[in-house]
Formats: sequence, structure tokens, C-alpha cells
Amino acid sequence: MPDALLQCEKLCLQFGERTILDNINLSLNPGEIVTLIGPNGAGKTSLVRALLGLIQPTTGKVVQHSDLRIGYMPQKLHVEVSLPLTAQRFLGLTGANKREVADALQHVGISHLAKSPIQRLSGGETQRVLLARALLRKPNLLILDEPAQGVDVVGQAELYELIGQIRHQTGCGVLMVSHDLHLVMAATDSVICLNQHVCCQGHPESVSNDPAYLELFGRSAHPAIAVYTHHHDHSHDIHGDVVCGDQHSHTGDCPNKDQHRA
Ligand SMILES: Nc1ncnc2c1ncn2[C@@H]1O[C@H](COP(=O)(O)OP(=O)(O)OP(=O)(O)O)[C@@H](O)[C@H]1O
Repeated sequence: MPDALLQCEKLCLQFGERTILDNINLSLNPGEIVTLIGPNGAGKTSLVRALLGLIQPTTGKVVQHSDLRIGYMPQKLHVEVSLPLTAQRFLGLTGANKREVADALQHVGISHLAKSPIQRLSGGETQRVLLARALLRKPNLLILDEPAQGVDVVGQAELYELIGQIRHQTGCGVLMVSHDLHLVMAATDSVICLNQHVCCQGHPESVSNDPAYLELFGRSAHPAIAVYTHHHDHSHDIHGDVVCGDQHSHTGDCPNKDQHRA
């Protein structure tokens, strides 16, 4: 039985001819926060879906701890506008009883919104409801897909702080997908910079010495994340494939392609 909550080894995913994920190795331990970052289309959600068992990797394997209980928070909540659904009732749909729902709402700091229709909640409040729903599963692993999407900067910082508190209180592991790198840097133990393959990974401080992130996202587009000054020895074509200096591609005969996966 592995000690890690979740691991994947040499995971590759193809859709048709297209390689979406290439040779991904990942390990997530109890109490650890790991954040996946990468540009749009980098394969972050696909990796999460493969880890959740929702899609089958083309090759490689996912190993889940036998005692794994995942609480999943999706990117967005889609609810019919005309549906009369309070936060309390929405959480009750999980099968949780009133006490459990009240505790979950309190845990995420929105007890006062229990009777509010969820369609009227702000972006940050809605994300907290989704987090409460994930917590009702009593998870030992939280998987959060862009938890601060649609939330203002102050709300984002509060949300990441809350996630950190939940980790400390419950000891759960956390795997996040995020574009809020400047905030996530302070909130995560480990960063994985993904663009089809793992471009760089490690402690936020060590990753910040590698230019991969700036190269992927563009310094001028995201000045707030200029903390990322890490070294990167290759670039990507429009499909996300690695392009060497001599224009050989990742899937072709690039002589250094194994180094590029480091
Ligand atoms: N079922 C599918 N069939 C074919 N291609 C898919 C499928 N699902 C995702 N893709 C493609 O895989 C690539 C990676 O998508 P994915 O959603 O994993 O990226 P992402 O990093 O999460 O992007 P974003 O930051 O925009 O959410 C995209 O080019 C997407 O179009």
C-alpha cells in the first residue's frame, strides 16, 4: 500500500493523434499542497480527470491509496437560474444532514448565507459553497480546479488562506489547479509547471529560479507573477510541443528531449 494519497507514473494521454499529457510523474502526500500551473490547454484539467479516474490514460498508471476519499471542487457551479435553491438545500443534496451542512458552512465562513439562494451569491461566496460541498465528503484529499476563478483579488487571497487552514485542521492533501500564481506561491508546498509535459516543478522558491513560467505566460501579460524568474532551455510550438533550438520537436528526434522533461 503506498504512503502517498495519489501517484501517477509515466502517465501519457492522447486524444486521437494529439498528445495531451506526456510522461507525467506526480506524487501527493497527506497534508501536502501541490499546485498545477500552466497556460490554457496545457492539460491541467485532463491530468486532474485522469487522476480522478474519469479518463483512462493512454499509457502509464495512476495509483490511489486504498483509503483515499476525494473531495472535488469543480471550476464552476452551473445551476438553473429559476431553480429555487438555497446554499443549505444545495449542500443537503449530497445526503448530508442539517448538522453536517451547518458545520460545513461554518468551516468555510458562510453560515450567515445558509438560506441565500445560490444564484445570488457572489463569486467568492459561491466558491466557498463548492468548497463546503467538497468538505462534506470528509476527504483526505481535496482536488480543487481553479478554486478562485471569478473571485476578486482580496477574495482570492482569503480563499487560499482558507484552503491552507483546512489543510492544517484536517491534515488532508490538496491538489489545486490555478492561474493565480502570485497568490498560490505563498499557499502551496510544491508547484508543478505543466505544458503537456512537466516543464519544471518543486518548492515555489526553487521554481521561481526557472524562467519556464514567464516563457509560457509572458512577462508583460502577467506582471504580478514576475516572481517567476526560472531558467528554461526550450520553447513550445503552438501545439505545446517542445521545440529545440534546431527546431526538432518533442515528438520528433530532438537530441535533448529527455532533458526537457526535467
Ligand atoms: N475529450 C477531449 N477530446 C479531445 N481533446 C480534448 C478533450 N478534452 C480536452 N481536450 C484538449 O486537451 C487539451 C488540454 O485541455 P485541458 O482542459 O486539460 O487544459 P487546461 O490546462 O485545463 O486548460 P485551461 O487552463 O484552459 O482550463 C486542450 O487542447 C483541449 O482542447
